Amino acid sequence: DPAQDKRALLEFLTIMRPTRSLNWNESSSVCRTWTGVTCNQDGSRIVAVRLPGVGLNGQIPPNTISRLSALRVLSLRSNRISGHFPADFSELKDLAFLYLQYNTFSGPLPLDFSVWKNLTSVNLSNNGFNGTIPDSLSRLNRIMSLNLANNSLSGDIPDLGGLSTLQHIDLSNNDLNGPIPNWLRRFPSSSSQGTGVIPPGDVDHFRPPRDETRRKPKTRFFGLTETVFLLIVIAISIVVIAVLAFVFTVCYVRRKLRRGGGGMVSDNSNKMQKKGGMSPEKFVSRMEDANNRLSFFEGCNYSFDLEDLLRASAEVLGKGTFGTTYKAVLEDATSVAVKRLKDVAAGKRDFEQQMEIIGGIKHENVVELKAYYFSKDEKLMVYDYFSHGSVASLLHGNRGENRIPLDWETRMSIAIGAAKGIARIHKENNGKLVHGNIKSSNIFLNSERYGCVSDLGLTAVMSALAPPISRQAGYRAPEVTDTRKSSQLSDVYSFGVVLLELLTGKSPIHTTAGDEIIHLVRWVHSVVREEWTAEVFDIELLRYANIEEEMVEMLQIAMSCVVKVPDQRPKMSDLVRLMQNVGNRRASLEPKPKSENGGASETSTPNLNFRFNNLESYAMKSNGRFVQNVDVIVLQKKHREFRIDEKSERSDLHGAEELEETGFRIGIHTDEDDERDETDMSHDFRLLQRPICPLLRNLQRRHKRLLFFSVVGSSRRCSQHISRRRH
Ligand SMILES: Nc1ncnc2c1ncn2[C@@H]1O[C@H](COP(=O)(O)OP(=O)(O)OP(=O)(O)O)[C@@H](O)[C@H]1O
Repeated sequence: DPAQDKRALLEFLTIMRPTRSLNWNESSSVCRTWTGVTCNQDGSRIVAVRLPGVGLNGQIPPNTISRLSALRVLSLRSNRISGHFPADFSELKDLAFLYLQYNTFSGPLPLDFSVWKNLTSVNLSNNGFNGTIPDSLSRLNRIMSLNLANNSLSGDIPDLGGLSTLQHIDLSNNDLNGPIPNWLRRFPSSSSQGTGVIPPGDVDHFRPPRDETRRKPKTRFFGLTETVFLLIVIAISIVVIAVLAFVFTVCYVRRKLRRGGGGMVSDNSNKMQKKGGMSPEKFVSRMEDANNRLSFFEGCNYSFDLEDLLRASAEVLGKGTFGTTYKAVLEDATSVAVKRLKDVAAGKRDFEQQMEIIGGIKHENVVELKAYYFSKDEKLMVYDYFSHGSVASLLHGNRGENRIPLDWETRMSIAIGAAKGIARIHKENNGKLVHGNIKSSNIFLNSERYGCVSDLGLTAVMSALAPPISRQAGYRAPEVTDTRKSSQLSDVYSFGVVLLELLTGKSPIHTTAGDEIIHLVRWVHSVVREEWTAEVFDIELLRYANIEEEMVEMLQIAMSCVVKVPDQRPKMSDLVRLMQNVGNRRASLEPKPKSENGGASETSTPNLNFRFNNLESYAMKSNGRFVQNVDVIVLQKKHREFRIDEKSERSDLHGAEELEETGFRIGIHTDEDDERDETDMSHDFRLLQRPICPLLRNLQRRHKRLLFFSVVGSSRRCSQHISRRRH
């Protein structure tokens, strides 16, 4: 912890006595737990303090905040801070974002702004600052936004025309003199829309001074006499008032109509929002009745309030089952994802209870809920924003030339991470919490590029499960479609679909060129059942060497998740173990390849068991079809006797009498009544790896249709002997 910085903040807190209690205390970690405080990466310094609307009172004590010499962001907006602009803020040399608006500061602005070379955004509006606007502002070479509106500043406007970075400026409602300088005319109100540090509107105008009597008008304005000038002003005012009245009436009527329609957001407004982002005015109007605050979770470093959120520029990310998600960019350039829920059935208490459960989950593979909001008309959930997009967009988005394919390593990490996250969720609430909406658009990549799941636990607070929109239908377990009730086992099914998506690169429901609708689970089943060919795997994966076995193992895992009968699906925690074994085995193989006659390592044993057993059960489940479709049978007999037989010797086979005469494939067959335990079987299985490789190679030479994944269960070394073949 940065001890010095911490002490400075504690001193600040003791004197300022905020009315909203902050969880700052000596014993807790400032970087990890203190509300509104952000540290740098190595935790050695505090770089941001954001305390908007926490009820800070009185003057900022000297030598407190100013000791945070690494500070980049300072937001003390919407408090009751009084006194002069703190002179010692000049010590904050790195300051880039300064927000002191909506306080009761008075006195002059600092004379020398040039001490803050990195200053990017300054908002000192809505205070009682007086005196002139300092010329030194013109030396802020990085300034992008300057808001000094609603103060009592007087005198001329300095020449800020040389500030090429300046994008927003608001000097309105001051006692400034003189004509609007030319450089200021390059700020049309439209230029601020949607880019968001300062809300649109009022950017390029001077409003009339608040106190006309304080102003000493000059006798000539733009060369006109005072009377003519006044007449023009009155005429313009009448026109402006008429326009405002018209706009107001239109808005009022539209709002009425919308309310009459019964829905919280009408289709029309949705369309509009989709095109142009969330309409801030509408959003605000729905909040009017609610003076509730955003509820932040313990340890959350954000400290913006509802008002900040409403003022942020917003962009629709997408409309999902439970509502619409926006990207909101706050005044300090922090981006958050805000989910606006629709059709919440739960009352305030139940909703809050569920949010507390969700927000209480802190796990590297679960997207943390940072805050929520509940009012009669509006329910919001706030998350970190993931700039790289979801797994869905990484897999299916940008199929053009610039596409960066998702490599196998990353797909494995996504799968393992997401499984861990879901397993963690399933432990919550006495092991009863259900995610309820697992799909690739709800999985993101965490900082280690592992999967991280979002959007959990909402089914419990929503009105009856919505009819699936087609995107979601492909993930729903069959029993959920029938009963409209999700469970942990239906989560496993949905996760299996995500695995299939990662393996095939195909969406759960997609159309072929001939407009035929393909259901991914059914398609994979049919390919595997009828051909067992490499066609199933994403073509992008074929460029990576030596991953066939892993792909097949993952395919088997995925298929075990999407079986129809819920009870036959594995548990999430088992899936984590199985998939880790797939990855671990590779990790243990890659640095030190095993000798030809060496056995599998300890870590690989359970994995071999799994694959072996899974193949066996697959053969049985499909009524021996797997066995029938092979050319070479690895025959396992009791008491560790093994034979590798070509189809000519099929009389030795148990249960495969119908072996077809065409095609050559390889399979594994075990005696059904073999009751040896798994350890024995894996041991045996290792033995049979040795002779199989050269045999496969020979077979491949002779029979062109030999397919690589028929080598399931053989050792990795076989891939050196057998090249991949596709139909
Ligand atoms: N925290 C986030 N960061 C970045 N993008 C996000 C975030 N949360 C959601 N999104 C994206 O926003 C879009 C809409 O998300 P939303 O969760 O509302 O719908 P969905 O995932 O398509 O469906 P559902 O509501 O069923 O989960 C999706 O593309 C999603 O990937």
